[in-house]
Amino acid sequence: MSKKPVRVAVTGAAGQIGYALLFRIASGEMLGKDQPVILQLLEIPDEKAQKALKGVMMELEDCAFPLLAGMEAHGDPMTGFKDTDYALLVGARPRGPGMERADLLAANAQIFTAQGKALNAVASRDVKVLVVGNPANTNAYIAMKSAPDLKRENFTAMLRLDHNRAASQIAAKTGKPVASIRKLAVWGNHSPTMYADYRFATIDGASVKDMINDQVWNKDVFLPTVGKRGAAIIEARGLSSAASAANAAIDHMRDWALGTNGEWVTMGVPSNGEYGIPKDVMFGFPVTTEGGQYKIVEGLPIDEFSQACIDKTLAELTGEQDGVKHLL
Ligand SMILES: NC(=O)c1ccc[n+]([C@@H]2O[C@H](COP(=O)([O-])OP(=O)(O)OC[C@H]3O[C@@H](n4cnc5c(N)ncnc54)[C@H](O)[C@@H]3O)[C@@H](O)[C@H]2O)c1
Ligand SMILES: O=C(O)C[C@H](O)C(=O)O
Repeated sequence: MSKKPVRVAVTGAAGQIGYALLFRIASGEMLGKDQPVILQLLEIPDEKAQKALKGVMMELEDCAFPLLAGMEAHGDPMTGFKDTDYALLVGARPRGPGMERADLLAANAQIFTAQGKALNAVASRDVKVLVVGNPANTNAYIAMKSAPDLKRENFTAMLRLDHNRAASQIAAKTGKPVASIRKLAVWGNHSPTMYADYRFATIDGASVKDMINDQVWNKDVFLPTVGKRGAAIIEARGLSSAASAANAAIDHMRDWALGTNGEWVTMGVPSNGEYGIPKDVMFGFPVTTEGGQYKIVEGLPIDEFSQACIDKTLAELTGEQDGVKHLL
């Protein structure tokens, strides 16, 4: 018997990540080739954005995806998130000319407060939320804090792009297939301060750290390459990453919904105090997932270098969080 359709809300649906994301969700790459979906697409209530969204919907229609059981266009999160089971919050306010970081945080605080409140009011009580729009961790924190009736663990931020970037750099360095890498972790904020950590990683059972055996490469090449990859793509393309970001969003949601069979992936999730990260800070952690739940991998040893990296990204995140507290 065919499955009951689930509702998937996507904000910023007419943007460039939206364009790389929606067709893959509708084709079953995110929730499985047997799972029908109803897309609830949200854009700003602006004539041009809504018109562009209509165009994307025409293209979705023209794909005749067997799993696409319905789609709706919305300009208001209170209708756009109604009964939604999955919410991918992609739309965000980009940094404009002369805009300081505090202005950017404040503009996004408004968006993610409203969206968190709407999720709280109308979404499924088990809605799984992924925030992609930057600053992703802090936006996810704001949405979580604005939705007190929903489970805090159902709000997550996207660190998967950093994780995938780190995996590809390690594959290139070791000459091994990317699919053979296990137990990689990215700690902290989706920003250049994130700490991609291959100390526990293995390839065919062998230690990646021993294989590479080069702390100078780790510190001076690997970490800056992964941390500054977003900026390098903007510099090369004139636009921020879109297809790889959409791909990471698919990976994040798929693994959360369908499980990782014991493999580690990275998700930005609210801390419960693990590794000394204060409660509620939306932090990148290694996790495993099963039955629609994630579990932070605990008990990993943190050496001096790693602790300094974690402290740095945590300081940035708590600074962002403190900067929006008065708005919540
Ligand atoms: N976490 C990550 O790894 C990662 C990676 C790449 C990009 N991003 C971020 O993702 C976001 C989207 O990137 P993009 O390239 O698609 O941008 P884009 O400008 O092409 O599209 C964003 C869309 O969001 C819409 N939007 C803005 N505010 C909205 C709101 N309140 N409700 C609904 N829609 C809204 C805009 O109208 C626009 O169509 C940016 O913030 C970008 O920095 C995050
Ligand atoms: O949009 C950006 O600033 C960069 C993006 O978050 C990325 O990591 O590619």
